[in-house]
This record gives sequence, structure tokens and C-alpha cells, in this order.
Amino acid sequence: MTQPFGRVIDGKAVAAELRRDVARDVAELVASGCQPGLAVILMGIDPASQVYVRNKAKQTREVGMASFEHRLPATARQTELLSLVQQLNNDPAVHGILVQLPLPGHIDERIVLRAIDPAKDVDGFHPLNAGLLAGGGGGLVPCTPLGSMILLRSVRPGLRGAHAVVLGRSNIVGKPIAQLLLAADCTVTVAHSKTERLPDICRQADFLIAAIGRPEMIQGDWIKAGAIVIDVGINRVPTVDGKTRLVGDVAFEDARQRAFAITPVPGGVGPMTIACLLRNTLQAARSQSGGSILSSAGKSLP
Ligand SMILES: NC(=O)C1=CN([C@@H]2O[C@H](COP(=O)(O)OP(=O)(O)OC[C@H]3O[C@@H](n4cnc5c(N)ncnc54)[C@H](OP(=O)(O)O)[C@@H]3O)[C@@H](O)[C@H]2O)C=CC1
Ligand SMILES: Nc1nc(=O)c2c([nH]1)NC[C@@H]1CN(c3ccc(C(=O)N[C@@H](CCC(=O)O)C(=O)O)cc3)C=[N+]21
Repeated sequence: MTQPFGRVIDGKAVAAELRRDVARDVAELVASGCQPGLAVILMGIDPASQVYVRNKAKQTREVGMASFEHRLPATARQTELLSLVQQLNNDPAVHGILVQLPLPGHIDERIVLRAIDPAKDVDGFHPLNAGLLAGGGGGLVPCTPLGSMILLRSVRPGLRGAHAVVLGRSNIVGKPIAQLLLAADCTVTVAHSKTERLPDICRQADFLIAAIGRPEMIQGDWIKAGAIVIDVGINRVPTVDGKTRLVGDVAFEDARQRAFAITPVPGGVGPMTIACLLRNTLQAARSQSGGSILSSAGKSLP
């Protein structure tokens, strides 16, 4: 019998399934003469970023795509980074470009993200793609928001009319998630650091999407009974034995007692982010091997 409460959403399993689907479609595309290629630029030696970049490269190859890795020293000049982006924009073997964030302080992130060809912008951070998303779809959709929606739909296929509360309003997570929920006919509240009476707002949420980067800040009694909780936060915290562990923005065990379903950290949204990156690269390769950015890429939103 299925439990009425406290279901843990298995992001690892859903991500593995998505990667299998991507791998099958990649094989078809390769057979027709186009191997999708993903290029990742890593500037500096942030240890966490290095782990992500390594995982991405491994999973890219596993689904049959070509993986290109470019490393620049943290001290490289912005013009050097921009000319690398330009070179990748012009490289027909590269269908997707990801510049790992955050960038060192002397680099203007906005200028770099705008330099990426929107058709190759598999992160979905270019203003053209952000604008298409705000207009209801048609471009490349940011990976973490896409993955969050797929997990939400894995437990509740019909989202219409529900009250979704998004905590966080960043351009890369909170805002695009809010757009996707709106496109799915949810009633959306976006909260942030200046929001008053945050616990009360959270208690109204049928779907609570947490993307604030504050370890376990969201308490169990902020969760409405029967809500679905998507915890996007990834926070590394010290443990008593001097090591570190990953926790989300939600106090998982307490929230689980009240939620209908909840994503864990690790093993929730994180693995979906990489799987969606591969999905976006596949879409980008398809539209570049015939058709425009508006043809196959993200025609229907999740
Ligand atoms: N699972 C994954 O694959 C990914 C996970 N992440 C994780 O998601 C989290 C958010 O990332 P990101 O959007 O880049 O972070 P940002 O720091 O860019 O944005 C954080 C947002 O949370 C809001 N916020 C901060 N503190 C509070 C608070 N006390 N109460 C209410 N709102 C608050 C901020 O408000 P304001 O705008 O007012 O400053 C801001 O809008 C992080 O933990 C990050 O590690 C990020 C990317 C991918
Ligand atoms: N241009 C750009 N695009 C990004 O999408 C991007 C970025 N920059 N900078 C950093 C953040 C963070 N991010 C994660 C991806 C996967 C996991 C992931 O797979 N996490 C595993 C755990 C991994 C671990 O153990 O460290 C999990 O949650 O289960 C986490 C975080 C993508 N980001």
C-alpha cells in the first residue's frame, strides 16, 4: 500500500530514466550523421565546481555525446573568456555551451552569458531564452527549473489551480521556476529575503519550491499538510566529526512528516539538473542540424 504522507521523490531514479531516453535519441541522431557535443568552460579551481564539471563530462559521454572541457586560470582576462566563447559559437561540433558559474569577481557575468549563441545556450541563461520563457516557451529552459518541474509532475501530473510558493528569485533558479509554474496554470507566489511573514506564506503552499541557499531554514511546521516540497537548495555544512555533508533548504525529516512528497538532498533536484542539461544539448543539436531554435527546442514547457 502506498503511504499517504512522506513519500521521498527519487531524483536519482528519475534522472537515470531521463538519461536513458536522451541516450536513445542521441543514438538516432548519431546514426543520421550528427553527434551532439557539449562544451563546458571552467574558470578557476573552485573544488565544488570541479566535481560538477567532472560529473557532467562523465554523464555526457555515457549518453553518447561528445564532451569538450576548457579550463582557464582564475586570473584570465575577460577578453580571453569571450574569445573562447566565440570560438565555441563557431565550432560545428559544439551544440551546447555551458560556462560554469560563479565566475571570478573581475568578470562581468552578464556580458559573458550574452556572448553565448542563444541556440547553444543549454543553460537557458541568455536574455533571448529568458524572454522566450517569459513569453510562454520556445527557447532553451534552464536545467534546474526544468528538473524541478519534472520531479513535481512525477508525483502530481496535473498542476492546474494549485498554489505554488517559490522561495528565491534568482535569474537562474527562482524566476524561471516561477515562469514554468505559471505556464502550468498554478497560482504563483514568489518570496525572497525581504518577504514578510514568510512562514505564513509557506503554510499556504500546495507546492513549496525552496531555492534560497539557507541550510534547513524551512521548518517542518511551515509545511501545509499534504504539500509537495521540492528542495533545490544545496548547502555544504560541517558535521561533528570535522567532515562536511550536503543539506537542502528544508528541515527534511520534520517536513517529511507533513508533506505528501518531498525531494531529498542529495539525490533530488541535483541529478535532474545534469540530466536536463543533456536533454537541452540534445534539443540544441536537433535544432542546429536542421530547423531553427524555435522549432524543436522546448516547444512545450514541462
Ligand atoms: N540543485 C541544483 O542543481 C542547483 C541548486 N542550486 C542551489 O539553489 C540555491 C539557490 O541558488 P541561487 O538561486 O543560485 O541563489 P542566489 O543566492 O542567487 O539567490 C537566493 C535567493 O534566495 C533569497 N533568499 C536568501 N535568503 C533568504 C531568506 N532568509 N529568506 C527568504 N529568501 C531568501 C534571495 O533573496 P534576494 O533576492 O532578496 O536576495 C534570493 O532571491 C542554493 O542553495 C544553490 O546551491 C543552484 C543551482 C543548481
Ligand atoms: N552555468 C552553470 N550551470 C549550472 O547548472 C550550475 C552552475 N553553473 N554552477 C553551479 C550550479 C550547481 N549545480 C549542480 C548540479 C548538479 C548537482 C548534483 O548532481 N548534486 C548531487 C550531489 C553531488 C555532490 O555529492 O556533491 C545531488 O544533489 O544529489 C548539484 C549542483 C549546477 N550549477
